[in-house]
Amino acid sequence: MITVKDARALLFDLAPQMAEETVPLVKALGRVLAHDVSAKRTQPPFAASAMDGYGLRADEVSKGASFRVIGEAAAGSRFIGPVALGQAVRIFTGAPVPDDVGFVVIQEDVDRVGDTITITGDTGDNSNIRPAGGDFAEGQVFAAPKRLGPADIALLASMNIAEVPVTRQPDVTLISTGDELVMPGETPGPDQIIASNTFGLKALFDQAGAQTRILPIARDNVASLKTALDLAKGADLVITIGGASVGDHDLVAQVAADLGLQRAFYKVAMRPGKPLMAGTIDGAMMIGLPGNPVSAMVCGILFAVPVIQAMLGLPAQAPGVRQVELATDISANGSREHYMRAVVSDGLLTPLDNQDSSLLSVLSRANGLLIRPIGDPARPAGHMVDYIPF
Ligand SMILES: Nc1nc2c(c(=O)[nH]1)N[C@H]1C(S)=C(S)[C@@H](COP(=O)(O)OP(=O)(O)OC[C@H]3O[C@@H](n4cnc5c(N)ncnc54)[C@H](O)[C@@H]3O)O[C@H]1N2
Ligand code: MOO
Repeated sequence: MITVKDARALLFDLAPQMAEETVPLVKALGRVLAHDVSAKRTQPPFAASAMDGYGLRADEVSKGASFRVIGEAAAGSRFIGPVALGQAVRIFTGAPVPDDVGFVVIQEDVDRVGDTITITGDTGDNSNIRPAGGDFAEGQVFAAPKRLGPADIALLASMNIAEVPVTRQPDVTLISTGDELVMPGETPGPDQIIASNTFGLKALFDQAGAQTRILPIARDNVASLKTALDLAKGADLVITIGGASVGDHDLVAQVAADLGLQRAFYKVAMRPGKPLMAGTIDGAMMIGLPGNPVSAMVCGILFAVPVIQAMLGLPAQAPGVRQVELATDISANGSREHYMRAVVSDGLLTPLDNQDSSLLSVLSRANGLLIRPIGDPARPAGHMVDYIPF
């Protein structure tokens, strides 16, 4: 058995890098920027008014002073001409500020009669003028890699980058295995259950940026597993679920080996998720997840999601860990790293009572995984521990 850390390092070595493609801005949300891009323009491209009011020469601003309004500057149409002493320009938010204007007095601080204005309020020190390039200058670099969120999309649009270079989304193909499984919505026989892992994992992987396909359930026989692995050809990452342990019907390792699996490792010193396997098959990366639903999801969080992120060009790294105080005493851990389903609330972590790896209701209630290192002694309430939030 290898450690979680070593298993993850081996998985990163197997992970293929996705090629680059170009998508329009409206399709770029959640995609990973493939290479640096630079602003095609300066924003704002001119000094712009931040308020609706009157533009004046800066040294003339004082309460009680009067000015003659000689023209108007609006967003999209500038005022052309000089602004002399004693003159003002009606100006609106977003309008280019004329060269001679150094201050915009907001209209609330002004009385206007005909074409004459008088400053009635305390104008303060803020000139209400946004300098040219105050947001960014032409050529400013937007650095890759980065998963693009709504604010990034707005910034790229403002930089006039209409087409965005992103990494291709990996095709992740999921194969559930087991005679006992039927799809959600079907009517199970008396000895059957619903295949849940495929759906939880698809949600997890799609959220991480993959395009996840669910293949028909493979049955616990060699022919069916071979057919499923055949159907998975062309995927960037093939993930099997179940059939990974030592039972007579656990055939994934044997069938994959028959089909040429180059195995990188089998079995990890962790709980849940011990019978995890990985390698390459037909040029594609393959991960064999254990069938117990919580084991499959925990392995998805700890291994498959970081692999998908690395495939997308993001840094190859473990899920983020935070520190929190234990709410209760916990007993000593054994010889496998334990990822305990836990609830973190008000700065305190409580491990959930039943840690059986079949309990999706417990996983669904949890909002984090408490990490117990190998051989960690008993810990009292108040001790600081590491956990992975989700
Ligand atoms: N003698 C031993 N038995 C077991 C060991 C062991 O070391 N020695 N390891 C246990 C551990 S730990 C795990 S985890 C499981 C993993 O077993 P498999 O990967 O072979 O999974 P299956 O036997 O196919 O299924 C286990 C369990 O999960 C259910 N399952 C499977 N696929 C799905 C799915 N897609 N959706 C929902 N539920 C699924 C399946 O019905 C079983 O109940 O082995 C232990 N045994
Ligand atoms: O380690 Mo298994 O993955 O506990 O249930």
